[in-house]
Amino acid sequence: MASIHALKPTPTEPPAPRAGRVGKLAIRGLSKSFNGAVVYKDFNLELPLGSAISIFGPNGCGKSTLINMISGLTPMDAGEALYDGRTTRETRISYVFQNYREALFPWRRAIDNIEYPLKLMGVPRAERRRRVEEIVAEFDMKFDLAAYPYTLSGGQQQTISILRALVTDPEVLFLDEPFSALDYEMTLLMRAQLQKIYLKRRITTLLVSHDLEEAIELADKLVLLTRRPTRVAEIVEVDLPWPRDAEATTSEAFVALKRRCLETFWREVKAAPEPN
Ligand SMILES: Nc1ncnc2c1ncn2[C@@H]1O[C@H](COP(=O)(O)OP(=O)(O)OP(=O)(O)O)[C@@H](O)[C@H]1O
Repeated sequence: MASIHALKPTPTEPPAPRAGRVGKLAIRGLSKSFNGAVVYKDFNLELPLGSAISIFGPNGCGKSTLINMISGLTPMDAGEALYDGRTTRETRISYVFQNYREALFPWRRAIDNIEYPLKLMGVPRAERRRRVEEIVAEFDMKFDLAAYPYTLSGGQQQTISILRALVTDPEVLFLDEPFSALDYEMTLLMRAQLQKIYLKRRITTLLVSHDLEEAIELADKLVLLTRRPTRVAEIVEVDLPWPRDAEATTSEAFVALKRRCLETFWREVKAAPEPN
Protein backbone atom coordinates (compact mmCIF):
# COMPACT_ATOMS: atom_id res chain seq x y z
CA MET A 1 0.00 0.00 0.00
CA ALA A 2 1.29 3.42 -0.89
CA SER A 3 2.31 5.64 1.96
CA ILE A 4 0.63 8.89 1.03
CA HIS A 5 -2.76 9.74 -0.33
CA ALA A 6 -2.95 9.68 -4.09
CA LEU A 7 -1.92 13.09 -5.19
CA LYS A 8 -1.40 13.41 -8.85
CA PRO A 9 0.01 16.47 -10.55
CA THR A 10 -3.37 17.39 -11.90
CA PRO A 11 -4.04 20.90 -13.16
CA THR A 12 -5.24 23.43 -10.58
CA GLU A 13 -8.12 24.39 -12.86
CA PRO A 14 -10.01 21.29 -14.02
CA PRO A 15 -11.24 21.28 -17.61
CA ALA A 16 -14.83 22.49 -17.84
CA PRO A 17 -17.40 19.69 -17.99
CA ARG A 18 -18.09 18.72 -21.56
CA ALA A 19 -21.27 20.19 -22.96
CA GLY A 20 -24.33 18.00 -22.95
CA ARG A 21 -22.96 15.54 -20.40
CA VAL A 22 -24.68 14.77 -17.16
CA GLY A 23 -22.33 14.66 -14.16
CA LYS A 24 -21.66 10.95 -14.01
CA LEU A 25 -18.90 8.61 -13.09
CA ALA A 26 -18.96 6.00 -15.83
CA ILE A 27 -17.00 2.79 -15.36
CA ARG A 28 -17.00 0.82 -18.57
CA GLY A 29 -15.69 -2.56 -19.64
CA LEU A 30 -13.44 -2.87 -16.62
CA SER A 31 -11.45 -6.08 -16.35
CA LYS A 32 -8.84 -7.09 -13.80
CA SER A 33 -7.19 -10.39 -12.93
CA PHE A 34 -4.40 -11.19 -10.50
CA ASN A 35 -2.24 -14.16 -11.48
CA GLY A 36 -5.01 -15.56 -13.64
CA ALA A 37 -7.72 -15.15 -10.99
CA VAL A 38 -10.46 -12.95 -12.41
CA VAL A 39 -11.69 -10.20 -10.11
CA TYR A 40 -13.52 -8.09 -12.70
CA LYS A 41 -14.58 -9.04 -16.21
CA ASP A 42 -16.35 -6.46 -18.35
CA PHE A 43 -17.64 -4.65 -15.26
CA ASN A 44 -19.85 -1.61 -15.84
CA LEU A 45 -21.20 0.91 -13.37
CA GLU A 46 -22.64 4.43 -13.59
CA LEU A 47 -22.95 6.69 -10.59
CA PRO A 48 -23.91 10.35 -10.24
CA LEU A 49 -21.12 12.75 -9.34
CA GLY A 50 -21.69 14.95 -6.29
CA SER A 51 -23.03 11.99 -4.30
CA ALA A 52 -21.82 10.01 -1.34
CA ILE A 53 -21.34 6.45 -2.51
CA SER A 54 -20.51 3.45 -0.36
CA ILE A 55 -19.19 0.18 -1.68
CA PHE A 56 -19.98 -2.98 0.23
CA GLY A 57 -19.54 -6.64 -0.61
CA PRO A 58 -18.12 -9.99 0.44
CA ASN A 59 -14.54 -10.30 1.65
CA GLY A 60 -12.04 -10.24 -1.14
CA CYS A 61 -14.59 -9.38 -3.84
CA GLY A 62 -12.47 -6.47 -5.02
CA LYS A 63 -13.75 -3.35 -3.25
CA SER A 64 -10.27 -1.89 -2.74
CA THR A 65 -9.18 -2.99 -6.20
CA LEU A 66 -12.16 -1.17 -7.68
CA ILE A 67 -11.45 2.17 -6.03
CA ASN A 68 -7.73 1.76 -6.59
CA MET A 69 -8.34 1.34 -10.31
CA ILE A 70 -10.81 4.16 -10.75
CA SER A 71 -8.65 6.52 -8.68
CA GLY A 72 -5.63 5.69 -10.83
CA LEU A 73 -3.58 3.87 -8.16
CA THR A 74 -3.80 0.45 -9.82
CA PRO A 75 -3.84 -0.13 -13.58
CA MET A 76 -6.86 -1.79 -15.18
CA ASP A 77 -6.32 -4.70 -17.56
CA ALA A 78 -9.04 -3.19 -19.72
CA GLY A 79 -11.75 -0.58 -19.45
CA GLU A 80 -12.06 3.04 -18.41
CA ALA A 81 -13.43 5.30 -15.70
CA LEU A 82 -14.68 8.70 -16.80
CA TYR A 83 -15.70 11.52 -14.51
CA ASP A 84 -18.17 13.63 -16.42
CA GLY A 85 -16.31 12.53 -19.52
CA ARG A 86 -12.87 13.26 -18.08
CA THR A 87 -10.25 10.64 -17.36
CA THR A 88 -8.84 10.00 -13.90
CA ARG A 89 -5.77 12.02 -14.85
CA GLU A 90 -7.93 14.99 -15.78
CA THR A 91 -9.81 14.87 -12.47
CA ARG A 92 -8.64 16.12 -9.07
CA ILE A 93 -8.66 13.04 -6.89
CA SER A 94 -7.66 12.45 -3.28
CA TYR A 95 -7.44 9.21 -1.36
CA VAL A 96 -7.60 8.44 2.35
CA PHE A 97 -6.09 5.12 3.39
CA GLN A 98 -7.12 2.86 6.23
CA ASN A 99 -3.67 2.93 7.76
CA TYR A 100 -3.17 6.54 8.84
CA ARG A 101 0.00 5.62 10.74
CA GLU A 102 1.73 4.70 7.50
CA ALA A 103 0.07 7.44 5.49
CA LEU A 104 1.28 10.38 7.59
CA PHE A 105 4.87 11.60 7.68
CA PRO A 106 5.99 11.09 11.31
CA TRP A 107 8.75 13.68 11.00
CA ARG A 108 6.36 16.42 9.88
CA ARG A 109 4.05 18.28 12.24
CA ALA A 110 0.31 17.77 11.73
CA ILE A 111 -0.03 21.11 9.97
CA ASP A 112 2.91 20.35 7.67
CA ASN A 113 1.37 17.00 6.78
CA ILE A 114 -1.79 18.83 5.73
CA GLU A 115 0.21 21.33 3.70
CA TYR A 116 2.44 18.77 1.99
CA PRO A 117 0.30 18.02 -1.12
CA LEU A 118 0.20 21.74 -1.94
CA LYS A 119 3.98 21.83 -1.73
CA LEU A 120 4.17 18.92 -4.17
CA MET A 121 1.86 20.80 -6.52
CA GLY A 122 4.19 23.81 -6.38
CA VAL A 123 1.67 26.12 -4.73
CA PRO A 124 3.50 29.22 -3.40
CA ARG A 125 4.13 29.35 0.35
CA ALA A 126 1.71 32.16 1.21
CA GLU A 127 -1.10 30.52 -0.73
CA ARG A 128 -0.31 27.18 0.92
CA ARG A 129 -0.61 28.71 4.36
CA ARG A 130 -3.86 30.43 3.42
CA ARG A 131 -5.42 27.21 2.17
CA VAL A 132 -4.31 25.22 5.20
CA GLU A 133 -5.65 27.87 7.57
CA GLU A 134 -8.91 27.92 5.67
CA ILE A 135 -9.45 24.19 5.89
CA VAL A 136 -8.40 24.01 9.53
CA ALA A 137 -10.85 26.81 10.39
CA GLU A 138 -13.57 25.10 8.39
CA PHE A 139 -13.31 21.93 10.42
CA ASP A 140 -12.75 23.54 13.79
CA MET A 141 -9.83 21.35 14.90
CA LYS A 142 -9.68 20.93 18.66
CA PHE A 143 -6.10 19.70 18.90
CA ASP A 144 -2.62 21.10 18.51
CA LEU A 145 -1.72 21.22 14.84
CA ALA A 146 1.91 21.88 15.72
CA ALA A 147 2.07 18.39 17.26
CA TYR A 148 3.74 15.44 15.57
CA PRO A 149 1.32 12.70 14.45
CA TYR A 150 2.56 10.07 16.92
CA THR A 151 1.50 12.30 19.83
CA LEU A 152 -2.09 12.42 18.53
CA SER A 153 -4.90 9.89 18.89
CA GLY A 154 -5.85 7.59 16.01
CA GLY A 155 -8.91 9.67 15.24
CA GLN A 156 -6.88 12.88 15.26
CA GLN A 157 -4.33 11.32 12.94
CA GLN A 158 -7.01 10.15 10.54
CA THR A 159 -8.53 13.64 10.68
CA ILE A 160 -5.15 15.00 9.56
CA SER A 161 -5.16 12.49 6.68
CA ILE A 162 -8.63 13.62 5.66
CA LEU A 163 -7.71 17.32 5.83
CA ARG A 164 -4.60 16.59 3.79
CA ALA A 165 -6.80 14.91 1.21
CA LEU A 166 -9.20 17.87 1.18
CA VAL A 167 -6.66 20.67 1.05
CA THR A 168 -6.17 20.15 -2.68
CA ASP A 169 -9.89 20.78 -3.18
CA PRO A 170 -10.48 17.39 -4.83
CA GLU A 171 -13.43 16.71 -7.04
CA VAL A 172 -13.54 13.11 -5.88
CA LEU A 173 -12.55 11.76 -2.49
CA PHE A 174 -11.82 8.05 -2.06
CA LEU A 175 -11.76 6.49 1.38
CA ASP A 176 -10.75 2.85 1.89
CA GLU A 177 -11.94 1.62 5.27
CA PRO A 178 -10.85 4.90 6.82
CA PHE A 179 -12.16 4.23 10.33
CA SER A 180 -11.59 0.50 10.74
CA ALA A 181 -8.45 0.96 12.86
CA LEU A 182 -10.25 3.26 15.31
CA ASP A 183 -12.17 2.37 18.45
CA TYR A 184 -15.96 2.49 18.38
CA GLU A 185 -16.37 5.88 20.01
CA MET A 186 -13.84 7.47 17.68
CA THR A 187 -15.45 5.75 14.70
CA LEU A 188 -18.79 7.33 15.54
CA LEU A 189 -17.17 10.76 15.89
CA MET A 190 -15.34 10.35 12.60
CA ARG A 191 -18.49 9.26 10.79
CA ALA A 192 -20.13 12.46 12.01
CA GLN A 193 -17.09 14.44 10.85
CA LEU A 194 -17.19 12.88 7.39
CA GLN A 195 -20.88 13.71 7.09
CA LYS A 196 -20.08 17.30 8.02
CA ILE A 197 -17.47 17.43 5.26
CA TYR A 198 -19.80 15.90 2.72
CA LEU A 199 -22.72 18.17 3.57
CA LYS A 200 -20.51 21.24 3.45
CA ARG A 201 -18.73 20.45 0.19
CA ARG A 202 -20.97 17.94 -1.60
CA ILE A 203 -17.82 16.42 -2.92
CA THR A 204 -18.17 13.09 -4.70
CA THR A 205 -17.21 10.57 -2.04
CA LEU A 206 -16.50 6.89 -2.64
CA LEU A 207 -16.17 4.95 0.57
CA VAL A 208 -15.26 1.30 0.98
CA SER A 209 -16.55 -0.11 4.23
CA HIS A 210 -16.73 -3.54 5.84
CA ASP A 211 -19.45 -2.27 8.12
CA LEU A 212 -22.90 -2.30 6.55
CA GLU A 213 -24.29 0.20 9.05
CA GLU A 214 -21.47 2.61 8.29
CA ALA A 215 -21.87 2.05 4.55
CA ILE A 216 -25.55 2.99 4.76
CA GLU A 217 -25.06 5.86 7.20
CA LEU A 218 -22.55 7.59 4.94
CA ALA A 219 -24.22 7.10 1.57
CA ASP A 220 -26.75 8.46 -0.85
CA LYS A 221 -26.21 5.29 -2.83
CA LEU A 222 -24.91 1.96 -1.70
CA VAL A 223 -23.27 -0.29 -4.27
CA LEU A 224 -23.59 -3.93 -3.26
CA LEU A 225 -21.08 -6.18 -4.97
CA THR A 226 -21.18 -9.94 -5.52
CA ARG A 227 -18.46 -12.52 -5.08
CA ARG A 228 -15.82 -12.81 -7.78
CA PRO A 229 -15.93 -12.41 -10.71
CA THR A 230 -17.52 -9.34 -9.27
CA ARG A 231 -20.73 -7.79 -10.52
CA VAL A 232 -23.05 -5.18 -9.09
CA ALA A 233 -25.67 -7.08 -7.09
CA GLU A 234 -27.74 -3.97 -6.45
CA ILE A 235 -27.49 -0.22 -6.15
CA VAL A 236 -29.54 0.76 -3.13
CA GLU A 237 -30.87 4.31 -2.83
CA VAL A 238 -30.35 5.51 0.72
CA ASP A 239 -33.22 7.91 0.85
CA LEU A 240 -32.77 9.02 4.44
CA PRO A 241 -32.38 12.61 5.65
CA TRP A 242 -28.91 13.95 6.46
CA PRO A 243 -27.21 14.21 8.87
CA ARG A 244 -27.56 10.62 10.05
CA ASP A 245 -27.23 10.83 13.81
CA ALA A 246 -27.88 8.13 16.43
CA GLU A 247 -31.61 8.67 16.09
CA ALA A 248 -31.49 8.33 12.30
CA THR A 249 -29.37 5.18 12.40
CA THR A 250 -31.78 3.45 14.75
CA SER A 251 -34.90 4.59 12.91
CA GLU A 252 -37.32 2.09 11.39
CA ALA A 253 -36.42 3.24 7.87
CA PHE A 254 -32.71 2.69 8.51
CA VAL A 255 -33.22 -0.75 10.00
CA ALA A 256 -35.51 -1.76 7.11
CA LEU A 257 -32.88 -0.63 4.60
CA LYS A 258 -30.19 -2.57 6.43
CA ARG A 259 -32.36 -5.69 6.40
CA ARG A 260 -32.91 -5.36 2.67
CA CYS A 261 -29.17 -4.93 2.02
CA LEU A 262 -28.40 -7.94 4.20
CA GLU A 263 -30.84 -10.07 2.24
CA THR A 264 -29.08 -9.15 -1.00
CA PHE A 265 -25.69 -9.67 0.62
CA TRP A 266 -26.49 -13.15 1.89
CA ARG A 267 -28.08 -14.14 -1.39
CA GLU A 268 -24.93 -13.08 -3.25
CA VAL A 269 -22.48 -14.54 -0.74
CA LYS A 270 -24.24 -17.90 -0.78
CA ALA A 271 -24.58 -17.93 -4.55
CA ALA A 272 -22.25 -20.38 -6.29
CA PRO A 273 -19.26 -18.63 -7.87
CA GLU A 274 -19.39 -18.23 -11.63
CA PRO A 275 -16.68 -19.99 -13.61
CA ASN A 276 -13.75 -17.68 -14.48
N1 LIG B 1 -1.65 -6.76 -5.76
C1 LIG B 1 -2.31 -7.90 -5.76
N2 LIG B 1 -1.72 -9.04 -6.15
C2 LIG B 1 -2.40 -10.22 -6.17
N3 LIG B 1 -3.68 -10.34 -5.78
C3 LIG B 1 -4.32 -9.23 -5.37
C4 LIG B 1 -3.68 -7.96 -5.33
N4 LIG B 1 -4.56 -7.04 -4.89
C5 LIG B 1 -5.70 -7.71 -4.66
N5 LIG B 1 -5.56 -9.02 -4.95
C6 LIG B 1 -6.59 -10.04 -4.83
O1 LIG B 1 -7.75 -9.55 -5.48
C7 LIG B 1 -8.91 -9.88 -4.74
C8 LIG B 1 -9.65 -8.60 -4.37
O2 LIG B 1 -8.88 -7.89 -3.40
P1 LIG B 1 -9.40 -6.56 -2.72
O3 LIG B 1 -8.45 -6.22 -1.65
O4 LIG B 1 -9.69 -5.57 -3.76
O5 LIG B 1 -10.78 -7.05 -2.12
P2 LIG B 1 -11.66 -6.37 -0.98
O6 LIG B 1 -13.08 -6.67 -1.34
O7 LIG B 1 -11.29 -4.96 -0.81
O8 LIG B 1 -11.15 -7.24 0.23
P3 LIG B 1 -11.47 -7.15 1.80
O9 LIG B 1 -12.93 -7.38 1.94
O10 LIG B 1 -10.66 -8.26 2.37
O11 LIG B 1 -11.01 -5.80 2.24
C9 LIG B 1 -8.45 -10.68 -3.53
O12 LIG B 1 -8.56 -12.04 -3.84
C10 LIG B 1 -7.00 -10.27 -3.38
O13 LIG B 1 -6.25 -11.31 -2.81
